[in-house]
Amino acid sequence: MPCLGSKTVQSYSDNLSTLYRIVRRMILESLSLEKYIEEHLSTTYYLLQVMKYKEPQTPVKKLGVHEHTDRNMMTILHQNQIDGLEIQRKDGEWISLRPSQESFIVVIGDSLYAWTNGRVHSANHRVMLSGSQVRYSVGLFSVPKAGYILKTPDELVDAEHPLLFKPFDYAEFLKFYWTEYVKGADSSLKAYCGAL
Ligand SMILES: O=C(O)CCC(=O)C(=O)O
Ligand SMILES: [Fe+2]
Repeated sequence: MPCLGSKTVQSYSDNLSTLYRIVRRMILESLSLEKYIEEHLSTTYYLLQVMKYKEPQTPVKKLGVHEHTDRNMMTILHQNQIDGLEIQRKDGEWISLRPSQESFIVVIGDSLYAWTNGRVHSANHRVMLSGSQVRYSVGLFSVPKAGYILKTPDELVDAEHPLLFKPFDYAEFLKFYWTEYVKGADSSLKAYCGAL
C-alpha cells in the first residue's frame, strides 16, 4: 500500500468515526433508545485497520478471510474496487457484495447484537478472492472501552424478547475469546455470557 501519512490516516479515521456516530444514532433512535447515545459514544474507542489481500492469480474463488461475525460493536468497511466481501443471509445463502467506489459497508458486531437483545443482526461474513489484482480494504472497528459494562436496556426485554446475554465487559470477553480460541473451544459471546 502506498504510504498514507499519519495526517491522512487521522483525518480519514475522524471522518469515519463521524459516520459511525451517525449510524449509531440512527440505530438507537429507531429503537427509541436516544437516552443511551451519549453513554455509548463516550465508552467507545476506534481502531483503524488496513487489510491487504494478495492477488490469488486464480479464476476459482479462494478464501481470504474465514467466515466470522465481528465481535466488536460495529465495523465500517471500505475497499478498493476489488470485490471479495460476502455476507451470509439468515437463510444461509452467501451474497457477494458489489459496492460502488463511494460505498461504505456497515457490519454489526456481536456486542451490538447482544446490547440490542438481538434487534440488530450480526451477520456472518467472509472474504473470497479471485483474479490478478491486489485487494485492499480499510475497516474502522468501534470497540467498547475496558471496564464499561454492556447491559441490555430493560426496554428491550419482555416476554416476547427474553434476555439473550448477561451484562459483560468487552475486554474481559476478549480475554475469554482468545483463551478458548487457542484451545479450539467455543469462544462465542453466547458461550461467555449467553443468558438462555
Ligand atoms: O476485507 C474485508 O472486506 C472484510 C474484513 C473483515 O471482515 C474483518 O476484518 O473483520
Ligand atoms: Fe469482519
